[in-house]
Amino acid sequence: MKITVVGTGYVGLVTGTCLAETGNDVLCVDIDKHKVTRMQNREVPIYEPHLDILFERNINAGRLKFTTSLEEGLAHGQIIFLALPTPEDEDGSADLSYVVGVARNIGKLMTEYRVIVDKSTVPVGTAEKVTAVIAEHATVDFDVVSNPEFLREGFAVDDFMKPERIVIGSSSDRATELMQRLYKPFVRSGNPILIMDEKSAELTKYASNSFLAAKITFMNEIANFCERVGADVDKVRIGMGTDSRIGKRFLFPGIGYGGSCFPKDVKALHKSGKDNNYNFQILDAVINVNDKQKTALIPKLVKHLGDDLTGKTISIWGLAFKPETDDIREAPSLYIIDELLGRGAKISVFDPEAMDNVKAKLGDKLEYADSMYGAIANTDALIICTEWSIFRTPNFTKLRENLNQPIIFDGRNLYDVADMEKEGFTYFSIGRKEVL
Ligand SMILES: NC(=O)c1ccc[n+]([C@@H]2O[C@H](COP(=O)([O-])OP(=O)(O)OC[C@H]3O[C@@H](n4cnc5c(N)ncnc54)[C@H](O)[C@@H]3O)[C@@H](O)[C@H]2O)c1
Ligand SMILES: O=c1ccn([C@@H]2O[C@H](COP(=O)(O)OP(=O)(O)O[C@H]3O[C@H](CO)[C@@H](O)[C@H](O)[C@H]3O)[C@@H](O)[C@H]2O)c(=O)[nH]1
Repeated sequence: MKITVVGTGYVGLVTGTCLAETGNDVLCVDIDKHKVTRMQNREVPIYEPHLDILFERNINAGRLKFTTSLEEGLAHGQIIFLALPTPEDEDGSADLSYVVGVARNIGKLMTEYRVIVDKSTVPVGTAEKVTAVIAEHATVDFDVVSNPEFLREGFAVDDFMKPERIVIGSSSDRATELMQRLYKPFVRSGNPILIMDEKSAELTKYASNSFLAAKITFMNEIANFCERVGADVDKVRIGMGTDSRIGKRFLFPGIGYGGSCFPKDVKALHKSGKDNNYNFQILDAVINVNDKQKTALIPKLVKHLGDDLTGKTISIWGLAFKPETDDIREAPSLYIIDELLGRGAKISVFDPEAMDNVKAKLGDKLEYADSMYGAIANTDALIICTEWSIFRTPNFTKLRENLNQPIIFDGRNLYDVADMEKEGFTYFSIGRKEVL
């Protein structure tokens, strides 16, 4: 099939590349000229494991092309995916200006039947809105479908190629049939394609993300309470997770959820509730608890090193909002950095993939080390913000030798408390005993 994907970020580029992988002829459109030139020169503009191999293979096969022209995109694909940003607006709602803006141009440029697919995460009622905007100018038939994306950064290719479910919200038989044909190769394992109305599809996405954010937040509160009463959250987590009704996944406490999705999506659902006279009390709590959790290590650090950190250097391992990505959107590390700079500390950082993105944002406010051990040299304490695999089994002797004092604040509970006691570290983590 001929497919167009508008927006080539984490979702659009993965969608376009994976659809090309199953034999479709894909044209990707992006407004960012520099990005399009890089992709035309066979450069993957983001870090996403395994994407490079598929990207290269499909460009070579002539199935994956790039342009800045929406007009060209509309002439090409029978199905037009919108994988555009829906960032948080000032009032917490999802900013639909990118989606609506492109929809308006689609209405003007469309010359034959097209299926317009909302792949972006958009509030309930957006398919209706997009339909109305396109209809203002359209002179030909079209359908708007809601097809939310559930991929995770770091696992995006795998999640797209083998999705646990595909949700299609559509009231048009013609569009539904085309979408089912397109996705058939991706559900050979028997995972379902769920067909529903547009509004239910739109809400399924927000409900899923908000539920997962609430699950994490619940565990973070249990962890905070563990610290008060002397329980160990790791033991509680395992005890809870073995109940199949609860499940083992997404129960890891830490310094809060971040990223380009959970923070904005929870807020957008909350705002959607407000707009419809519904007060999502549970989401209120999730937002507030998570905001605090991002800097949960700071009171521990201040208690140990003092409130004024002038003359002290703190090292940080991990800047990305989670491992296996270079994405720093809403990363807890940035909130911690802000607190430390505010208290006068110098900061030395290391992340395997996210250093360039942080450099672009914070410039010379930080020192950027070229290795994990380089980052800790002559620093007064180490903070761990992201659980990259390389941080999981460090050389503790090297750690002790490099740090001015052997102090670690671990925001991701990477090490056993007993091991840290044996290794002679002062060790603070989340929801577990302090080692002093
Ligand atoms: N990142 C994820 O893991 C993920 C997963 C599921 C759903 N989503 C949702 O998917 C959507 C896209 O997210 P993302 O992370 O891929 O965003 P992103 O910011 O990485 O990429 C968006 C792309 O759209 C391009 N763009 C902006 N305006 C444009 C226009 N007028 N015409 C063409 N291109 C334009 C930008 O240049 C950029 O390349 C959001 O709604 C997000 O909530 C994201
Ligand atoms: O037990 C856990 C699991 C995750 N997190 C944090 O939660 C955030 C989100 O993690 P994850 O869900 O793995 O990453 P995303 O790539 O943001 O993916 C989420 O957001 C996407 C965008 O909507 C959805 O498509 C995915 O299904 C959804 O998992 C990160 O900060 C993690 O550190 C925890 O603190 N504890």
